Amino acid sequence: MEIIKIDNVVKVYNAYKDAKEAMALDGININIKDGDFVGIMGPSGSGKTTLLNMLSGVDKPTSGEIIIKDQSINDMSKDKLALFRRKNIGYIFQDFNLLDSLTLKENIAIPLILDKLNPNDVENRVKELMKLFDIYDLANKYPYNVSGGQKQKVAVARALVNNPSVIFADEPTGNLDSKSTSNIMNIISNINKEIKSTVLMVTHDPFAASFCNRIVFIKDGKVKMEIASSGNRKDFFDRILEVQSVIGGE
Ligand SMILES: Nc1ncnc2c1ncn2[C@@H]1O[C@H](COP(=O)(O)OP(=O)(O)OP(=O)(O)O)[C@@H](O)[C@H]1O
Repeated sequence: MEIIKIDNVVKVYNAYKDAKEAMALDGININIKDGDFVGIMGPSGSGKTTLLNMLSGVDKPTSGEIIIKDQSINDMSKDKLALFRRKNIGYIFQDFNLLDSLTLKENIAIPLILDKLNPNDVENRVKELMKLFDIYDLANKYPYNVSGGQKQKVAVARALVNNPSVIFADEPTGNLDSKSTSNIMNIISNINKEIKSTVLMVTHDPFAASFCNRIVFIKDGKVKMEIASSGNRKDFFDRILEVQSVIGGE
């Protein structure tokens, strides 16, 4: 079953001051099956951020439609969209997006507190995730007390705390060293396999991308190519590099 349908999405940014009109997305069609792990790659300026902004409802397409779990998110009111996002989608960002004034435990709990869950249930769910990611010892520390890799584990735990069926990750390893990158990608891959969350990840990094099942390459706002993994990560990594050398990557 398809959980995300990106149907002929066009996004034109209007001319503003010195900037000319820009066709950021030029008729994008991508279907994503429930449980898939899809990477979006493409050169700088190809439209990746614009696409993620459309998918998360931050911005609206000029034309076309985005359907997530059989609901068109373009027509939703602001309040309905906020609730839909909270119930169904987890977000992981390059710069972690943690609140510095809250402890790590509190950062993970935010979505549950917004949902007015009772404090015991909040405590148990947060503890379960912190143990799973081996960060329970850090529960009462603040983001500025821990490493980038640990911050990203907190951000992944926060993205998962509501059991979302879809996870959007925007360059989740962009600020991490290679060891933390491996660590976080293994975690995201396990979430995809074991909890069966559907993951859509924008990345420049061929190593991070090699954990995906499928990569969609975009360029100039259009889908240029798609490749699927045979299951062997090293082979997939080599194919990603090949495609990047043809269509241009970073
Ligand atoms: N707010 C905006 N106003 C006008 N043009 C924009 C705006 N945001 C993006 N663009 C233009 O739309 C195109 C796609 O940009 P986008 O940021 O989606 O690319 P990207 O693939 O995410 O790039 P990068 O990898 O560098 O982050 C580019 O030509 C960009 O200049």
